Formats: sequence, structure tokens, C-alpha cells
Amino acid sequence: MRVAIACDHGGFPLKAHVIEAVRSLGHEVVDFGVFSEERVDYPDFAEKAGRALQRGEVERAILICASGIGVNIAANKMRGVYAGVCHDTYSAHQGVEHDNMNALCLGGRIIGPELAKEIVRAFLNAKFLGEDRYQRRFEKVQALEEEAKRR
Ligand SMILES: O=C[C@H](O)[C@H](O)[C@H](O)COP(=O)(O)O
Repeated sequence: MRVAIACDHGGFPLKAHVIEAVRSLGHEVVDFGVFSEERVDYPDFAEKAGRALQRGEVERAILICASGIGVNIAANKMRGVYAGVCHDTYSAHQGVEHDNMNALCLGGRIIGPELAKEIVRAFLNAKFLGEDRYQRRFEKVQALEEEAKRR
């Protein structure tokens, strides 16, 4: 898979560890920055990774800010981006399996590198199960997206 990675200054220290975990599984990283701890605005970087998802240039995205919350809010404003903050491995794979989550949000000031790498592996190894009830719920989420466009 091609995996977009983007962070702000709060996520930057964790980014190298996340990249290592993605590559160790044989996936390709598309790095949208940042490349230093200089203070920036997280929506600018969530948007870059989200656009790559929307254009189909990547299959998954991993977004990192200080808490994971800001990038999660920004990413979920983008059509076709289904983001979740996961600081445990169960949520990271269940979010994909049940909810078709395609963007993982992490808090660089919340978790350490080893847990982050386990979460990344759980996220990337998971597939949407697509069983009737999960598909039905996902389509209801998509209907909400369509409705938001009209309001
Ligand atoms: O949800 C927001 C993010 O966690 C930001 O990374 C955080 O607000 C950055 O804070 P500061 O600019 O105070 O370093």
C-alpha cells in the first residue's frame, strides 16, 4: 500500500517511528511533512494527506499532532476521509474492520514510539470486513456526507 503521513510540530518527534513501522511492513510512505518542530497549523497538513486519499494516490493516511484530536477533526471534514484517534491496538484494527477507517490519528504527546508502532501495524494489517451490517452502517455515514454537502 501507499500510506500518506502528515504531522504538525506536536507530532513531529513521533513521525520517524511511525514511518519505520509503515516501511517495516513493506508499505510505501508518502511524507507530507512537517520536517521540523517549528510551530505550524495542523489543518494545513491534515489537508495534504486527506487530498492524497481523495485523489486515490494513497490507500491509507496516518496523521499526527500533539493529541491526535486536531488532525482528526480536520480530516473528517474532508469527503471520503474516515479518520479516528486510536491510542490502543483494538480501536486501530476494529476501526478499519467495522467502520472502514482510512486515516489513523495519533497524539505525539500522548503515546510513546513502541505503542505507536503497534497501533500502526494493527491499522495497516486490518481490512474492512464489509459484512452486511458494517456495509449498511458505512453507507449511512456516506449518506450523512452527501447531506452535509447540500446544507
Ligand atoms: O489538536 C491540536 C494539536 O494537538 C496541536 O498539535 C496542538 O494544539 C499544538 O499546540 P501548540 O501550538 O501549543 O504546540
